[in-house]
Amino acid sequence: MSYGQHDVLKGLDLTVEKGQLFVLLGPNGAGKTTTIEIMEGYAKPTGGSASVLGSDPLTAGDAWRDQVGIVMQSWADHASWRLDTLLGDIASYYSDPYPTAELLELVGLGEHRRRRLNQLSGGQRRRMDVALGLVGHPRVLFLDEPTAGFDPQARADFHRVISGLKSEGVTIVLTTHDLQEAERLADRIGILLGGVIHTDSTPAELAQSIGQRTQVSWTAKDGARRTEATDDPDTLVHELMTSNGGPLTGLRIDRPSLEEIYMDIVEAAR
Ligand SMILES: Nc1ncnc2c1ncn2[C@@H]1O[C@H](COP(=O)(O)OP(=O)(O)OP(=O)(O)O)[C@@H](O)[C@H]1O
Repeated sequence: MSYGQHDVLKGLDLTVEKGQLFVLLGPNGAGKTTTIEIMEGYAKPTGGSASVLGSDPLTAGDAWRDQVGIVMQSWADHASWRLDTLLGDIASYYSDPYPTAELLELVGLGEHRRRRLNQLSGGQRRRMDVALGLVGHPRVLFLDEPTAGFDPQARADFHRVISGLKSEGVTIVLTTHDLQEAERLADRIGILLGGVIHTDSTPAELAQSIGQRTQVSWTAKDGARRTEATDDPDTLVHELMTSNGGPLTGLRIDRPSLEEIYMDIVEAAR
């Protein structure tokens, strides 16, 4: 995918399985939005192809749009519309929409339903963006930085909504700069660097791939602190407890954080 002379994506290869939550990470300008826009049918790739729910997003029709939810970086239209009116209007384009009142409650905007879009704070507006993406009960959901500007409560509410959608089998592609959020939600994480998916793996595989091991520490019977590094903390803790004949005192398990792993990968690719 190029814009003029600028090659943004260079043979990016990405598959997201049904029911998966795929988190796309990468520095500013890496091409995350561009990738999502190609999958949504909003950008025409200069090479290669995309298939979503078995159709080319560029030519897919209304039946396809009915199944796809999109949360873009910002919804600028209809600024003077009231929330319930706007949501109800958009809902009417879908065959099986969420009831407006229920959806506004779900995203924490129930009490503001009669406000106008341009009377909302930045974070409330983002909640409305999420509602607009969900309104059609999508089977596939694209979320481009959905939690930018969310306060911790809104973020936790959003994570609950996403977990609910996951349990309904919705396939989700999400971009974020919040690595804790990625760690919490992702089935798979792709890191976009230099125009390709540099890494595509589960959070646990990601840690192993760069040799970051989990540190298990405990207080031994002689009172000294002991630490062991392992790729398999579950088995190690089981073995230690068996040889100890019971629970370990002061047990601590430190898994490498996604933040450390991500920074390592991005630094190494520079
Ligand atoms: N319409 C456009 N015309 C020209 N260049 C563009 C256009 N849209 C995006 N780009 C360029 O493509 C590159 C990738 O942009 P994109 O928005 O996909 O990145 P991103 O990974 O989503 O970044 P961020 O994390 O900052 O949102 C950037 O260098 C950007 O300047």
